[in-house]
Amino acid sequence: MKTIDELVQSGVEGKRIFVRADLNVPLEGTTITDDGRIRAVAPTIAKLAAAGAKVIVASHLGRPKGAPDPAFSLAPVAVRLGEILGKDVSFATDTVGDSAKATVAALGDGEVTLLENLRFNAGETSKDDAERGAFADALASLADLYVGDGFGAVHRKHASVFDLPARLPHAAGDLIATEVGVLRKLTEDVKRPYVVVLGGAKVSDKLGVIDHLLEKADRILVGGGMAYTFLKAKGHEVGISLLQEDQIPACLEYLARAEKRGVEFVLPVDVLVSADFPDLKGKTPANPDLVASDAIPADKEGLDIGPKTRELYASKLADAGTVFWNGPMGVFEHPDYANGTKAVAQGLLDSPGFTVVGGGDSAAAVRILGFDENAFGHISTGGGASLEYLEGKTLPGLAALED
Ligand SMILES: Nc1ncnc2c1ncn2[C@@H]1O[C@H](COP(=O)(O)OP(=O)(O)OP(=O)(O)O)[C@@H](O)[C@H]1O
Ligand SMILES: O=C(O)[C@H](O)COP(=O)(O)O
Repeated sequence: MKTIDELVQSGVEGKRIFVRADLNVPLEGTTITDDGRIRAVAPTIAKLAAAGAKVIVASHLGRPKGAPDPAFSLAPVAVRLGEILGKDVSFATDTVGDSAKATVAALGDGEVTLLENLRFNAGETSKDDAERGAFADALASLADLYVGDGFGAVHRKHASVFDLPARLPHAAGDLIATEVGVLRKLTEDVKRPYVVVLGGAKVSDKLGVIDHLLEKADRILVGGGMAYTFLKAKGHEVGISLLQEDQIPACLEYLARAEKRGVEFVLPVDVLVSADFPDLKGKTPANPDLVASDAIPADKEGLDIGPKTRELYASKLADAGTVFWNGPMGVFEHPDYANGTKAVAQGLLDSPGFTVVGGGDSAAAVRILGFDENAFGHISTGGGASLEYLEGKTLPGLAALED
C-alpha cells in the first residue's frame, strides 16, 4: 500500500483528495458524546491540507436507510472536525449533488470540506455491483486522488470503501497504517493467556468470529447483547433480550468445540434486567432487577452483567498476557447499566498483558466512563473491522488500497 507520505512527496498541491474516514461517532441528538474517531483521523487530514491539497472528507454515520435522515446528519461532525483541525471545515448538505459539487469547487488549496452522510445514498451500501459502481463514479468525479483512512469501515464492501479506490490513484492514511501495524502483531505473536472479551449489540455481525477465535484464544468472555443467544442455546429463558435465534445451532457448536479444545468459554452468571430499555436522554433511574442468568423473566431483557459476573470476568483477566476486547458489557450509555463495562475496562488495566480495545462504542465507553485512554495498549477505532482483521479475512477496504 502506498502511504500518504509517498502521495505527498509526489506532489498534491491543488489536487482534490477524497479522504474516506470513519466519523461514525456516538451522538445524543446533535451532541457528539465521544470524538475519538474524529481525533484519530484528523492528523491525516491535517497532513494533506498542510501539503496544499483540497481535502474532501466523507464518512457514514449510523445506519440510515439509503435516503436523507436528519437524525444521521454529519453536520455536527463538521463543526467538531473544524475545532480539532483549528480551521474552517465547510459542509456539503449532500454527497454527490449540487451542494457537494459547489462546495468542492469552492475549495482553496489547503482547505477542508466534509460531505453529508454517504449512506443517505442507496448506492453506498448496495449489494448490486452496478448500483454501487454508479455511486462510486459520481464520487470519483469530485476528486483526483483517494486516501482510505476509515479503518472502522474497511470490512464493508461499500462504494466509498471498495469501489471508489479502484477509480482513483490511492493511498492508505496514517490511521489505517497504525491500526494494521498493531493488529498484525496480535495475529503473529500473542503472549498467553490470550483472553478475548466480546459484547455489544451487533450480534449477527460478530457471532461468527467466535468460530475463528476458538482456534486462537485461551479464554473467551461473553457479555453485552452477545450473551443471550448463548444463554438461550444452553436452554435458558432470555425474555426479551437481544437474540439471534438462527445462530443458536452455531452457538451450541461453539460451546462444544470450546470444551473439546480446552478453551474457557465464560458466560454471565448474573444479569441486570428490566421490562424497559433505559431512557438514554434524560437518564431517569432505570431501577433494574438483578437475576441469575438462568432465571431471566419472560417479560424482561438483560441490559448489563451483574456483580458476580463482574468479579468473575475481572478474575479471568487478572493473569492475561494479551487481551482483545470488543463490545460493551451492557447499555453503558445509562449509568445504571455501566458497571459491567467499567469492570471489564478496569480488568484490562489491572491485567499485566498487552490490552487492545476495539470498536466505536467500546472505545467511546472507555473514555466516557473516565478511563485514561493512554493506559491501554491500543484503542482501535474499529470493532467489526478489527475482529475481521484478526480473523484473517480479506477486508475489502484494505484490499482496495493495495497497488
Ligand atoms: N444487553 C444489551 N442489550 C442491548 N444493547 C446492548 C447490550 N449490551 C450492550 N449494548 C449496546 O451495544 C452497543 C455497542 O455495540 P457494538 O457492537 O456497536 O460495539 P462497538 O464497540 O461500537 O463496535 P463496532 O465499532 O463494530 O460498532 C452500545 O450502544 C450498547 O448500549
Ligand atoms: O461502528 C462501526 O463499526 C463502523 O463505523 C461500521 O459501521 P457499520 O457496522 O454500520 O457498517
